Amino acid sequence: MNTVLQAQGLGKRYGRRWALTDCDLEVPAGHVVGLVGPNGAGKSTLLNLAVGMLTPSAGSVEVLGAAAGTQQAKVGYVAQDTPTYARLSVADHLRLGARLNPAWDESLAQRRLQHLKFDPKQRAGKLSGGQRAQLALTLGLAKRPELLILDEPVAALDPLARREFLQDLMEAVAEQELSVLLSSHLVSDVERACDYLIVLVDSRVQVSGEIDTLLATHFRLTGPRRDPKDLPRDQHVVTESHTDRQSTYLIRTEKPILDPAWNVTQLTLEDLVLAYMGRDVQPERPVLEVQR
Ligand SMILES: Nc1ncnc2c1ncn2[C@@H]1O[C@H](COP(=O)(O)OP(=O)(O)OP(=O)(O)O)[C@@H](O)[C@H]1O
Repeated sequence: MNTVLQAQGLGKRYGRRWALTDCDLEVPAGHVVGLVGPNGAGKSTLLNLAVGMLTPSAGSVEVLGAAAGTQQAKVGYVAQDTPTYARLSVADHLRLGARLNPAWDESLAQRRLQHLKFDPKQRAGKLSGGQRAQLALTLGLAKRPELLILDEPVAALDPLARREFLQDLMEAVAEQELSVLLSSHLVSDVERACDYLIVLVDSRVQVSGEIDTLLATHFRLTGPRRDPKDLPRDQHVVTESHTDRQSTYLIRTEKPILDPAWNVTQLTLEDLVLAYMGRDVQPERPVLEVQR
């Protein structure tokens, strides 16, 4: 299995505060990975560590099998503020991209910007926020990287542009050997474009794995009140709530649920993400990782 991102005990500290803690990940190639979590969870910190713009305070991170930051030609990165050069024109940006990137795909860049009706002479400083994001994303795609890392790539785009961009990404992954790691606040974007999920809350990875596998192994159980210690050992409780007579558990298990007392329902991706985002963070819990 080729791994695009491998982190072991990865951590980053600013002063006394840990922005990322004990991060263990092994993300296989060929996926569109959605990194979700609330504001301040540590998403940008993880992405910046992956591109080598930050150095770890603990642990290690490898990207495409080598130390982070050492394979810049193979890794595309579009930061959260979609950096462009205000005084350079759109065409200048493409020229710069062509000069700096050995695998530059000029026709992809031209096609995309024509479709978006960009004026090549327009200075980047005169573009709207959404247009600047589109320009930065086009540069990222035309670089033809093996791994494209995008920090909230669609935040500035209108809903239609968002949908089209995510569609473009999925097509690029299907057509070329591209893996994508993108952060987003929106589960709907992740649902549309991603097939692999990482949920990060309070600087810790709460769950990661292929979305199909995660959905096939998480369930909501509703039934007569029951203490968590009375659940089978293979049923890991993610969240629980109780009334006097009834218990509701959100559990992860790889085994069939045989107890007829439970009403068992499957989760949507949103249920799953919100469960991990909403639960009390318990550092002593093992990180749940579902692997292929
Ligand atoms: N340069 C810095 N100096 C000090 N603290 C920082 C720095 N950068 C980030 N942090 C802190 O680290 C934590 C994680 O920040 P990070 O930007 O990684 O979160 P995020 O999940 O990307 O948030 P958002 O969704 O709001 O972009 C936050 O508490 C933030 O205040």
